[in-house]
Amino acid sequence: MSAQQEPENNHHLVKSEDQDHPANLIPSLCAKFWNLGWVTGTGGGCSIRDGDLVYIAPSGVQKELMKAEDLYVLSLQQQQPDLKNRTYVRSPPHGRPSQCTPLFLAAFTRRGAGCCIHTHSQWAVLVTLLLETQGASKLFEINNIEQIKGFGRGFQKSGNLGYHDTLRIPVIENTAHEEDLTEFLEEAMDKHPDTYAVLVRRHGVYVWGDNVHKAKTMCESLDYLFQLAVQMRHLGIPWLSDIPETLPSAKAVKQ
Ligand SMILES: CSC[C@@H](O)[C@@H](O)C(=O)COP(=O)(O)O
Ligand SMILES: [Zn+2]
Repeated sequence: MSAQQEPENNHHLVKSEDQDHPANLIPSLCAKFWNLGWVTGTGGGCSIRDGDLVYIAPSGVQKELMKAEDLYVLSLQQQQPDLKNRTYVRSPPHGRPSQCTPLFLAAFTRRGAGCCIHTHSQWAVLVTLLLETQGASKLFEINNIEQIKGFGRGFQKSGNLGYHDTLRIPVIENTAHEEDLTEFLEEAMDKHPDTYAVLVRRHGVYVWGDNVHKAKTMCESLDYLFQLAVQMRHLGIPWLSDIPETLPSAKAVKQ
């Protein structure tokens, strides 16, 4: 992967007083995610697309400590169609871009996402381990939990899932190198076109959304559901339940 630099290195792309500018948002979000245990020990991260420009963190750095000037910027238009041999319109003087870059790009180019978050949350990892005990199941499914309503219905669909809907998150196997996950993530996207997340066994989760707000909301909702699912399994409560959509009202039950 090459990280070619423009002569002037386009430093202005990561310099803004606006706290909502992607170059400021990525460091501030990662600092918050670190407190949730999502990006500890340099693992995990976050990328934002603003139109044609994609903002990417450096690889192997403490994500909660990075600054706007540490970020790479890539123009989607300037890439080869296969998105390999990537070139950058802005690079910091040292280091290399995140190994998660091709996975983030899959969310931006295949789903039109505006933000993609990768966490190493222990709850996500535990869910994949629990599924592993069920014949290496490739799908996490849960229903009848209020927080499911935090999820969009799917790609190019409006509205959110309802309380009685089943949330399904595909699981892919981990690979020795992050980049090698890309083809499996893309396969999972093709097989589950409406999903906004893909779990990576014994590794973590990728979550994307149309914008930062939606990606963050779904990532938080998912982490809540993963944590709940682990506790439910501990208590012997199944993740899928058969609650009818029309329960008798409390008044009718009383009579
Ligand atoms: C703790 S190392 C984790 C990495 O191998 C990878 O899984 C990861 O999530 C972060 O990669 P990075 O290249 O530092 O952005
Ligand atoms: Zn990772």
